[in-house]
Amino acid sequence: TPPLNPAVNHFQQYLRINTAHPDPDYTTAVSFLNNLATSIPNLQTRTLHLTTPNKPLLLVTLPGSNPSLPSVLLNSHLDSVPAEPSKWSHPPFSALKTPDGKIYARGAQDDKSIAIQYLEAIRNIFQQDPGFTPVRTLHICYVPDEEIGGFDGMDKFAESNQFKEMNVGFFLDEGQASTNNEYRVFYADRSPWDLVIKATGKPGHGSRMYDNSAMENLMKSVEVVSKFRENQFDLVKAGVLPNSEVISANPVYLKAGIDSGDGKFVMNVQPSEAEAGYNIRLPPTADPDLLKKRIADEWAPATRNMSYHIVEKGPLRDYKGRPLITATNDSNPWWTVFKNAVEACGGKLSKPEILASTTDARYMRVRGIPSLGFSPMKNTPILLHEHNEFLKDAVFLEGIKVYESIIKAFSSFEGATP
Ligand code: MET
Ligand SMILES: [Zn+2]
Ligand SMILES: [Zn+2]
Repeated sequence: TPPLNPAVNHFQQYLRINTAHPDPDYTTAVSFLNNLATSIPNLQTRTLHLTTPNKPLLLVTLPGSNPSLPSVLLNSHLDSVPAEPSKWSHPPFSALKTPDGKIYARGAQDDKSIAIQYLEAIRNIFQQDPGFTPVRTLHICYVPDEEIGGFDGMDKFAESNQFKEMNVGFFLDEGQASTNNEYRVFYADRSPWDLVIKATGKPGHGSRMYDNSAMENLMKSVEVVSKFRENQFDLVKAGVLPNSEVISANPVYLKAGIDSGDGKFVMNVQPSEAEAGYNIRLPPTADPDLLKKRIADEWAPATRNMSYHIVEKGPLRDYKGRPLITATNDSNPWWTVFKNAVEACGGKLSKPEILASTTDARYMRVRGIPSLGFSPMKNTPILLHEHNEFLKDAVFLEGIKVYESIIKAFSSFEGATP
């Protein structure tokens, strides 16, 4: 058997801590990361409790010699989406490594890899150059609840005095794997809305034909939404727009029928209520008012006894009403530092993209803090939220080298920032 690589071993140990919803073990995760961080010279740590005791947030700090410069904050969320063990080829919290180096675990890509890579990169920087002196302060935060909206996590943290005192000038968050040899980088997210559409109508005998039953009205809606979805998807299929620049409206649940008490449904009554749930994602350029009007007029018209409820999960515009976008050109000095750092270690970046999903970066962009999404995983299938999520050890280790370059560059960067 090959010798254990300590960094890979730390990654596997972290993956074995089950922080999947609905019952994430944040306490064990934070204590593990805290121990790992304090094993590295020059790092200071603090644990914050911004809500309940079982939702800690870990802050790691690499102090710079010039504390008057705005700091850089790297983020990794502690939580994961649930896994269905019976559908996996290896148990999702085993972090089993196959002979070709694939490490299987929920969170391997999203986003426990970067959590460990940040720390191992700092460890390597000081091992290679014990005299390395950061000028600009760099922080890492490990936050709870990203996967359920970040309300008790990054949203709360961003409002805290501790955060204000950190004077964050630039934020680096998770990105996504790329299937080719280039790293992907994201300058905006799509914003999530949870949409519930409800229909009510007269109940009736299962044999009767009549208009405006709840089921009929809901099914008409489902068809209309499906048509909208198809039109958006056609733009993607025709290559007009990338997936992340259209509005997606995906059905996530259907609820109707009368429970007959034995886990089955009453079959000879047409129900008086029916409902459908949709996960909507809006690109930063979309007009939210236009979509709301479409929902009210076409998807859930009151004239057909329909109602709807939208939960907007986080901000869509900043305080000046501008979309939450970070500049990826020379006007943004942070972008230049980032790009040069990735290229300095031999990495190639593909054209900056909007992320199809959503991250905690929106809570920074809404405060005007430039933010990029980046997870150095290339030549890797995109498996976040899927069965059999894995990351190859060699890809993980190469990512550490990329962060060494990024962290050195940001902590040495003394230039002016807007
Ligand atoms: C509900 S906020 C978004 C959480 C998660 N990162 C997603 O994109 O689905
Ligand atoms: Zn994530
Ligand atoms: Zn996720």
